[in-house]
Amino acid sequence: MSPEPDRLFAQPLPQVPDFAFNEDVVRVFPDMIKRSVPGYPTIVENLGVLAAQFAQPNSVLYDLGSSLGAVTQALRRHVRTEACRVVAIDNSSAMVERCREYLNAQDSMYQELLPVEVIDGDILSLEFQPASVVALNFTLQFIAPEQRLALLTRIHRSLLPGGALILSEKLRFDDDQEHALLADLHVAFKRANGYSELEIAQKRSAIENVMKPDSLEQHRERLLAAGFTKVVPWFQCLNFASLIALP
Ligand SMILES: Nc1ncnc2c1ncn2[C@@H]1O[C@H](C[S@+](CC[C@H]([NH3+])C(=O)[O-])CC(=O)[O-])[C@@H](O)[C@H]1O
Ligand SMILES: O=C(O)C(=O)Cc1ccccc1
Repeated sequence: MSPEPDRLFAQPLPQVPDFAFNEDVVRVFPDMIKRSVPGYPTIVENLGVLAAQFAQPNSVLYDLGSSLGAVTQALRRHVRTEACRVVAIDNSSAMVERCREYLNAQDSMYQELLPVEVIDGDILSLEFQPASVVALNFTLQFIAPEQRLALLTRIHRSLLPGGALILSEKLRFDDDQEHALLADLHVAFKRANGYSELEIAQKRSAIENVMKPDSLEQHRERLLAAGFTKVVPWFQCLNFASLIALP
């Protein structure tokens, strides 16, 4: 189960299919996300540090759109609170299967880790339990825009006082110049990580129909509309950011 380098878009494709979290993506995912998302390792590790400040006994810590469980692993490295558990959920069966293998490997290396349940399912139909931490790490951008407010409203209802939602997303910018500058710098980041112009172009066309980023202002307004009282950006690297939203 050792991860492979991402060469999924290296050869010219007659027609670039819409991006899907299938077995091909699972095989290269750790390499792909690290080389594509500026700040990803910093966000994941510090998400664990942040979560440790909000975690409460007898509550759930959710990792929504968990992919291979990088956030779940960080939660288990950092959170020392008694009687809480992690629920990771993803609707890609290929991701879930590999995620369970990685978490079993973590279990066999460390003692006294938080218990974790990995659900193969849709976060839009999840029955939330009382939660102290909810992580949406680069997942909301893949949810249909018209479903996003309802999901955040349900998350808000599940959060205990003193808990937090941590939301990481790719951003778009209303100012055309700001948008173009940060988009160009993101391309430079990918180039510096060894992606060719062809890989960058084909990946862009694969994700354009399935991943719809919002602006920081849209996120803030929607989070307030969902019932959150405070929205605090804690990290930004180029056009990728992470926010803390308080219930
Ligand atoms: N409706 C849905 N229900 C459940 N899962 C979903 C849904 N829609 C998309 N997903 C899942 O959300 C994940 C998004 S990746 C998250 C990275 C991870 N958080 C990480 O920190 O490594 C982000 C990226 O690849 O840029 C995929 O695994 C999808 O299957
Ligand atoms: O690659 C990109 O341009 C992205 O915006 C991030 C990304 C990372 C992994 C899967 C899909 C999108």
